[in-house]
Parts: sequence; C-alpha cells; structure tokens
Amino acid sequence: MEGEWVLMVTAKAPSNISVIKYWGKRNEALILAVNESISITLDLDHLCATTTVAVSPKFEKDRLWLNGKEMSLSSDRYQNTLREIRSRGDNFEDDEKGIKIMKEDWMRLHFHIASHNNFPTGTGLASSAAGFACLVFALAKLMNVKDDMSQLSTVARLGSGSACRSLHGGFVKWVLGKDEKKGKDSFAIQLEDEKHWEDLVILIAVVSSQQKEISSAKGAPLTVATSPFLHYRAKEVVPKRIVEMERAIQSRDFATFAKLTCADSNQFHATCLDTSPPLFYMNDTSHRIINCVEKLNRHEGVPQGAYTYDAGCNGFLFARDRKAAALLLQRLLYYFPPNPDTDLSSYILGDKSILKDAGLENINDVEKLPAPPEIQDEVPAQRFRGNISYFICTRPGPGPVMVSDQGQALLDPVTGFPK
Ligand SMILES: Nc1ncnc2c1ncn2[C@@H]1O[C@H](COP(=O)(O)OP(=O)(O)OP(=O)(O)O)[C@@H](O)[C@H]1O
Ligand SMILES: C[C@@](O)(CCOP(=O)(O)OP(=O)(O)O)CC(=O)O
Repeated sequence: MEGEWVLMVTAKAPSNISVIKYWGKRNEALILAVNESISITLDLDHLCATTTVAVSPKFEKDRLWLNGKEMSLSSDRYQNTLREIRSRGDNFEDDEKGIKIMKEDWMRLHFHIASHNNFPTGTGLASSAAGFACLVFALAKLMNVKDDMSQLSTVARLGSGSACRSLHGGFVKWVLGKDEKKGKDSFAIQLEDEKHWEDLVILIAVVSSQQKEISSAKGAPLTVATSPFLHYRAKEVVPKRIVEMERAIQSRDFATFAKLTCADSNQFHATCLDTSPPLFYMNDTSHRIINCVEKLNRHEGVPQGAYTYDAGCNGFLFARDRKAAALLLQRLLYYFPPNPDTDLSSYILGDKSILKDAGLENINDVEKLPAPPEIQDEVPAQRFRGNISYFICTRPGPGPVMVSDQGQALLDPVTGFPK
C-alpha cells in the first residue's frame, strides 16, 4: 500500500476509581483477575487521557509519544493490545481522500500514537486505565472495528486490567469470566450510567504527584505469590461484597456503599502489607485523611463520607451529597491548609462550585475555619499545612468520546508527527 495520506482520529477516555478492588491476576499474560471488581468512572472534564492515533503507508513503525515524550512500545502490554485490536479491524474507504484499506492491511500498516493525561501519570490516579482505554477506543474508531464497548474492554484489559472498566461510563463491573484460554468473557459491563446517582460527590486528595516506587504491574504479582490473605479475600470475601455493592449502587444506599468501599480499600492495603516484601502505598497523610472521614462519620451518626486508595497515597473520597461534601471539605481544609501564597482556586481543582457550599471564598476563609466539633476536646488540634498538594472535585462521568475538533488533535494531520 502506497501514498502520502494520513488518516487520524482523536478520542478522550476517563480514569476510574474502584470501590471493590482488583488486585492480582490468575493469568498474567491475558490479565485475568483473581476476583471481580467494581468501579466508578470519573468525569472526563477532570481526569482523562486524550489520544490521537494516525495511520499512513509512509509510517515505518509503530510509535508512541506520551505527555510529549517518545516512549517505547516494546512491552508485552502494548504489543498484545496492538495485535488484538489490529485483528479486529475492518475494511475502510474514503473516496474523497483516495484511501482504501482492506481488513488484512491493518496487520501491515503502522500507527503513530500521541497521548496526553490531564492529571499526573503513574501515581495511583489510574493513568494506565484512562490511557489504554483511550488507545483501544481511538484505534477501534480508526480501524472501523464493529465491537461494542464490552467486547472492546477485553482488548483494553490486555494493556492494564483496570483499563477495561474505563470503556463504560457510570458504575462498572469487571466480570471474572470462565474462558481461561482466551479470556474472551472477562469484560466490563455497565451496572448503571453516570446519571444514576447524581447526589454523589467525588473529592480526590492528591497527596503526591511523584511516581510511585512499585507499579501495580510489579506489586500485584508479588502479592499473588506471597500473600495467603489475598487468596482468602478473592475466594471468601469479594464475591459477597460484589453482590452487596451492586445492590447498594442500584438502590443508592450510601451507608452500605460507604461501609463496603472503606472496608474493601483497607482490605486491599492489608493484602499489600501481607506481601513479602511488604508493599506500602499509603503514607501518614493518607492515614490522617482516613481518620478525618471516620471521625466525621462517627460524629454525624450516619455515614457522610467514604474513602478508597488505589496503589498510591492519593485519597479518593465520596460524599453522600453536596451538603456532606461541604462538611468534608471544611474538615480537610482545616487539617490540611495549603502552603502560604497558594490561592484557593489552584488548591481546589475541578468542580469548584462546592467551595461556595462550604462557605469558602478565599484563602482567608480557610485560615479562619474552626476546629471540627468532633475533635474539640483535642484542642489545640494539629494542622498539617502543605501535606496535600491539591484536591480535585469531580463526579461520576461518561465513557470514552470522540473529539471532532481538529485543533485538539495531538498529531499533525499532514506529517502524522506530534504537533
Ligand atoms: N495516556 C496514556 N496512553 C498510553 N499509555 C499510558 C497512558 N498513561 C499511562 N500509560 C501507561 O501506564 C503507565 C503507568 O501505569 P501505573 O500503573 O504505573 O500508574 P497509574 O495507572 O497512574 O496508577 P494505578 O494504575 O496504580 O492507579 C505508564 O508508564 C504508561 O506505560
Ligand atoms: C489498585 C488498583 O488500581 C489496581 C490497579 O491495577 P492495574 O490495572 O494498574 O494493574 P495491571 O492490570 O497490572 O495493569 C485497584 C483497581 O483499580 O481495582
């Protein structure tokens, strides 16, 4: 196949946060998990990957630029994902541009891929989930793949397990599947869409934007190999929690949702501690955030908030509704005021409207916050200035979308190289 043409597509895909955790694989190559998991897809406006994929007969090899830097595509993760999506490509024709690609041509043509995350990469904010979901979704559009989102999720899964859940919006379950040879039935399904539970507010406390020392891909196999607790959890605990969590989500039962979410995060981190050598993903600040939520809930009598941590120290918090989110934010800003000279609008990112509900208009309002009533007997209470980098306020969001505005493409439409 010859010619100078470049065909390209741009897409955005969201990150997701699990509330019943995936940790550990029964098959490393196919990325088949030891247990099912449930997640909430995060709003594209606040946490997403944007990926442009291009194909041209003039490209000499597959290439990837991530956040502006060229990265190798040689790992099995990328190779397996690219091979699988190529095998699903269909005929494509554009008479105007004189492009005719037959199904079998996809195996020979090369891709240029440029991607950008609008949040820190490799820090436990599930950049690999958004990234692989976006890569698969964009390539599927480019290659005229006819699969539905659940079928595509089996391809994203080959790149990173949690990525399969980012193909759907809202509340998503990654089902275990029984096909141990090909993993065709280990896919993600949507439990409820993003509009189902509109009261729910999500607050992310970015404790560190540093790359973590041990990635999930390296840490989880260690847990599988050395933690007896992980296998007990997968067999005895998670199946029951999945049923309860599905019910809690379906009926918008925040108390049950909060109880299960916190318990499952803590149990996942307990399996990390049960690993040899032990894996430490949370730090003192993570633990202090947990205490803050636990104290608030105890004080209010009914749960107002919940927390969960992935393989990193950043906290993902859920508030029952906007009123609870305001209460939670007041506490968090009391304990963790920003460093001097930080303005409130760069400390709280995403949906800032919650600040008004919390009565916080500027940084002086943060300094004047009273100690939370639940700790008044501990006065003078400790404050941990500067221990949180920033917060992102967000909500459940939709799955991947196409970006039609050429101005947002990351590759030049003529050369096919990064702009
Ligand atoms: N937009 C992207 N496009 C393609 N690949 C990406 C993208 N973003 C991240 N990745 C891949 O994912 C890797 C980071 O994954 P890692 O699991 O270490 O961190 P994380 O996904 O941010 O955290 P976690 O999955 O533990 O929540 C990157 O090194 C890169 O290989
Ligand atoms: C802690 C988690 O975020 C797991 C992250 O696992 P990854 O999906 O990053 O791992 P790989 O499949 O090896 O790429 C919990 C979760 O998302 O359920």
